[in-house]
Amino acid sequence: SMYLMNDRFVKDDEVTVSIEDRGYYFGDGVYEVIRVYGGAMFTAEEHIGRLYESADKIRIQIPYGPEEMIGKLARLVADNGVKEGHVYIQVTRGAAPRVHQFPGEGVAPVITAYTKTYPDDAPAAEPAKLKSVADIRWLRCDIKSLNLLANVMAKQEAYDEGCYEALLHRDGTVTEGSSSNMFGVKDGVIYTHPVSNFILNGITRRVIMQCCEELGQPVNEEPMALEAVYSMDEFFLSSTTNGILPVSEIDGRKIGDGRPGPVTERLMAAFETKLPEPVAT
Ligand SMILES: Cc1ncc(COP(=O)(O)O)c(CN[C@@H]2CONC2=O)c1O
Repeated sequence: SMYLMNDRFVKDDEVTVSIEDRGYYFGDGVYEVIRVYGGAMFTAEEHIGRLYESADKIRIQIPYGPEEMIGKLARLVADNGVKEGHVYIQVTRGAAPRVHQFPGEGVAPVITAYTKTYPDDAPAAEPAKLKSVADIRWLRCDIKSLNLLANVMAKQEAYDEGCYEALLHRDGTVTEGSSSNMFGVKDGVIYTHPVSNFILNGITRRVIMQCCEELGQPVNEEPMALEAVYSMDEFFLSSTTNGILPVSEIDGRKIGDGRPGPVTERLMAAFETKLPEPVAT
């Protein structure tokens, strides 16, 4: 496969990252994951727009523009022949001797990207089990940064209990998952945390909100109390890699009858209509 290294496409054996890369020892960088359906990137503009927003928020200047970035990723997808998969891209503040303050002007950000192709026979995702976990992250969860240790620890806490994702809650209200946004449905109304510094403004979440608008599906962008999730009629999560994933159980307690509910299914069908046309090869 090919990899993107700054503005060059390199083979597997040429891809190297400096031991002094600030992404390596500080997590000092930002990233995006862009899904590929039928060889076409999905919502690439939104993802790359957010990448530049995240970079701006931590004062990293990416050395070329969003259009050029998207063009390079499209080429990577084509060169690697990706049909169903995703592109991972990250930008760090660059390689320099380890000091906390920013490196001097002469140090350029380091951009790396690679693609992943999903196995053909990947089984359809099972409805997910969640485990509630305290959200102990910092107060800038709107920045899609490489600082994912709290997310990693939360995800592992869920896995330790045989669950797929952590349901994060802060001060008694549900924020999001360790790598997903969270939605509850009660009496036909969808509840989800409002866009704020406490959650990532997910791209899939934005597509869902667009679908709800078109369907006339009521949405209350207000945080759910943790206690309230157990009596939701339906629950689902959203992320680039999973799209919309129904939730069957939270903390061992079944949600509804454990199967995807009518609002969730209607939304999954609407989401499908937004996917890109396959790229002819
Ligand atoms: C903390 C967090 N919240 C929400 C989301 C959902 O956002 P998107 O709809 O934009 O994907 C992600 C996605 N995390 C990426 C997406 O897939 N894998 C990841 O690590 C995330 O890491």
